[in-house]
This record gives sequence, C-alpha cells and structure tokens, in this order.
Amino acid sequence: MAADKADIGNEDKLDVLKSTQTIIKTALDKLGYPEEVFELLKEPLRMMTVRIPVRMDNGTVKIFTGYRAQHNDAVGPTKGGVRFHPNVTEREVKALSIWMSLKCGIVDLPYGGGKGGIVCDPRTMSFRELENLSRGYVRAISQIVGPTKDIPAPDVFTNSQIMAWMMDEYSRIDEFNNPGFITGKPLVLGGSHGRESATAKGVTICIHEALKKKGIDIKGAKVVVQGFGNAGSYLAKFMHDAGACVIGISDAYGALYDPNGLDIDYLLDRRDSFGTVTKLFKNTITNKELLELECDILVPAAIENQITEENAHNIKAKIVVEAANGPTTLEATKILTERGILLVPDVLASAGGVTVSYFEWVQNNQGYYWSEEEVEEKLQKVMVKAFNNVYETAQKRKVDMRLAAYMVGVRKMAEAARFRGWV
Ligand SMILES: NC(=O)C1=CN([C@@H]2O[C@H](COP(=O)(O)OP(=O)(O)OC[C@H]3O[C@@H](n4cnc5c(N)ncnc54)[C@H](O)[C@@H]3O)[C@@H](O)[C@H]2O)C=CC1
Ligand SMILES: O=C(O)CCC(=O)C(=O)O
Repeated sequence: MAADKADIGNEDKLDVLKSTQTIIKTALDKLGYPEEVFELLKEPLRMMTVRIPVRMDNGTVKIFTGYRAQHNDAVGPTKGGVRFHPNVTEREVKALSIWMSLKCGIVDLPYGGGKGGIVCDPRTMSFRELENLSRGYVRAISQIVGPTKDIPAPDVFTNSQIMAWMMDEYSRIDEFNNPGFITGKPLVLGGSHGRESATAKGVTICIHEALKKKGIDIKGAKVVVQGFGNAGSYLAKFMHDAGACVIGISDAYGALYDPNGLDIDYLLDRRDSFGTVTKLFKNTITNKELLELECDILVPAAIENQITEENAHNIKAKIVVEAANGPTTLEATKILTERGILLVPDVLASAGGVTVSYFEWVQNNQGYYWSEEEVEEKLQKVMVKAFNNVYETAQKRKVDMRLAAYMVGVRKMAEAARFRGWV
C-alpha cells in the first residue's frame, strides 16, 4: 500500500521506514513521477535475514540474527555499512538501505543503497567472539555481496578491525585477495587515507557551508555534539581545531557540558573504541538536556529519533546538522524548519563516509593509492557541490532541506530504473 501522510498515526511516528516512505512519495510526486516508481522504491529489492551461530568464550553456542538489505541496484552495485547493535531491526535496516540510495544519489556516486545489521551488543563481547560473528555474517551473506554486487562498510559499533576480518573471510571464500569487497579497511589492507574521519569531514564541510548561509563565524561558535564515536568524536575535534567552542558532547551513558568549552583532545584520548567517555566523569547531564543546550550548531551523531515533536520546540541551536542517520522525525523536521532553524539532513550531511568509501573502492579496483590531500580535495568538491545543489533546490522549490535532499537523491535511481525499463 502506498504510504502517505494520513498513514502516519502517533504510534508510527518513530517508524523510520514509514517516515522515509512518506518523504520519498512526496519527493516523487513533486518531481512528477508515476505511482509505480514509488512502488519500486518504497522497499529494498532484496532483504536477506540470516542466523549466525557463534561459539562463545564460555563454551555455549549463541545464535545471532543478521540482515542485509539491498535497496536498489539500478544505478550500480549497492553500498552501505554494517551495524552491530542490540536494537537493530529489519525495518530499521530497510530504512537505512533506502537512505544509502539517497546519499549515493545526492553525492552522485555510481551505487545504489545497501545496509546490514546484526542484533548484538559488541560492548559485552570478547575480541574472539566478535571475530567469529563477523566471519559468520560474511559466510551467511556471501552469495549476495561482492565488489560488483554489494559492498559493505563500517557503521555503528563496527570499525576497521571488523572490516579486516570480513574482508579476510570473503577473500577465503572467493579464493583470492579481494580488498574491493568492503571499505573502511585498515590502510595496510587497502584502506583509504581519510576514510576513518570522512563522515565527520563531510559534516564539517556542510557546517561551513551552512554557517555561510546564516552569516555565522565558526570562530567562537558554540557547538554541541551527541555521540562520541567515529562520526561525533572526529567532528568535535574538527570543530575545536576550526576555532569553535565545543560546549557539549555525549555517549550512550550520558553527556558532558562546560559553557567555556570542553577539553576535546583529552576526551579523545580517554574515549574507548565504542565511543564511550562520560563514564569517567561524575558531573554529567542527560542526552535529553544536552540536545536542548543553548548553542549555534547542534550535531546529532548517535542514533535515530533523538529530535522529536516532544523536544523540537526546545532546541536552541541555529543550525542542526545530522551526522547520524535518522536523528530527527518528520514532525520535528517541520517544527525546526518553521522555527527558522537550518536543518542539514542526514542523507546530505553524512554522505562524506560513503564518498570516501567510493574513493577506497576505486583505489582498490585500480590498485593505485591516493594521498590524504588528494582524498580531502576530492571530498571537499563533492560535498560543497552536493550541499549547494540541495540548498538551491530547497529555495527554488520552496521545500525544507530534507525534502529537497530527497528530491535530489531519488532522481538518479528513478531515471536509471526508467532507462532499464523497470518502470
Ligand atoms: N561510521 C560512518 O562512516 C558513518 C556513520 N553514520 C551514522 O553516524 C551515527 C554514529 O555512527 P558512528 O559514529 O559510526 O558509530 P560509533 O559506534 O562509532 O559511535 C556511536 C556513538 O553513539 C553513542 N550512542 C549509542 N547509543 C546512544 C544513545 N542511545 N544515546 C546517545 N548516544 C548513543 C555511542 O555511545 C557512541 O558514542 C550513526 O547514526 C551512523 O549510522 C553515518 C554515515 C557514515
Ligand atoms: O561507507 C559506506 O559505504 C557506507 C557508510 C554508511 O553506512 C552510511 O553512510 O550510513
């Protein structure tokens, strides 16, 4: 059934798949595409559910559930990260794969969107258990992934070590070294310079562009970042280095606030590999309080559904830039936009990660590697162009930035599907 705004009841407002479908429908309608294009794009073309047995350190066997969603491969192979988190659901992974298609469209990569997830809590697992889980996942999905089919990457609670295990397992199955199977690898295994910080770099570039539009100077601008993992911690560092004052950061356990600015280098030094740092401090505030702090720039860089109609009226930032996927609900987007807050949506702001993943894949395919400066220069060009394309679409079509981003992002895959004769 086609989703439209009337379908969204109270209980559905936090359903990320449903809200994504709603915006895609609106974007396609505005662009004049027929209903069948929405029917094609509202769900992934392929969704694989796997059960992965892992021998735990205490001798028992635990069965984990994993997913891989491939949203649409009209443009090219599908691409997107793998999340290890206790709250992973099938609907969430589907939505995340659709967002990947949109991101790839916005930054104009030759990919469709994919995404994976395993229901687990890696914070409670040993290194050996995590390795076995990562390898088991690759064995389970090996038939549908590969460098020309679907290319995984890191996401929440996964990192370059996990990518290395996955790459090694795939190479064993494929019987030759295959670095282009996955991105976000360690440099010595064919990773790219700049991939680890790429998501935050892309967000930083969007912040600079958004500040220009709002006439705000980065020097002394007050910044709040929710999440201190890959995206959030690098972002806090880049903001600090640019002369901004990072007054708040958080992780899953709480938040830190100092109106005079936090010591970001110290926090980076003390955070663990899951982006946890607040446990070391006594005087913490809650994540809820953090989001409502007086600041210029708010960057949600953790999980979904953090800014909702409950707290959107209390957000005091002038600019909200979404490093996380899906941190703001549809209703909250409307409230923030009506309040004149410039919202740079996830599918644009967080596209730096997949952009440098694409660079990594290109380098793997050609067997020739670029310097950090080359990667940064290319990323800068891609992100500035994408930001201005979305911003101008929003102005021209008189729509909010999220809808504008969807309109830009959906067009390429709709056109590709049409040329292929699918719709
Ligand atoms: N790593 C990447 O390349 C990309 C990540 N993203 C998105 O950025 C967001 C963060 O991802 P990463 O930094 O990679 O993950 P990460 O695993 O490195 O860090 C996650 C951070 O979020 C915090 N967190 C988890 N649950 C939380 C909660 N309930 N409340 C507050 N904080 C919580 C964790 O404590 C940690 O600090 C996710 O939405 C992810 O999908 C988007 C594009 C690319
Ligand atoms: O680097 C990639 O391929 C995907 C990153 C990702 O999962 C995301 O942008 O949400």
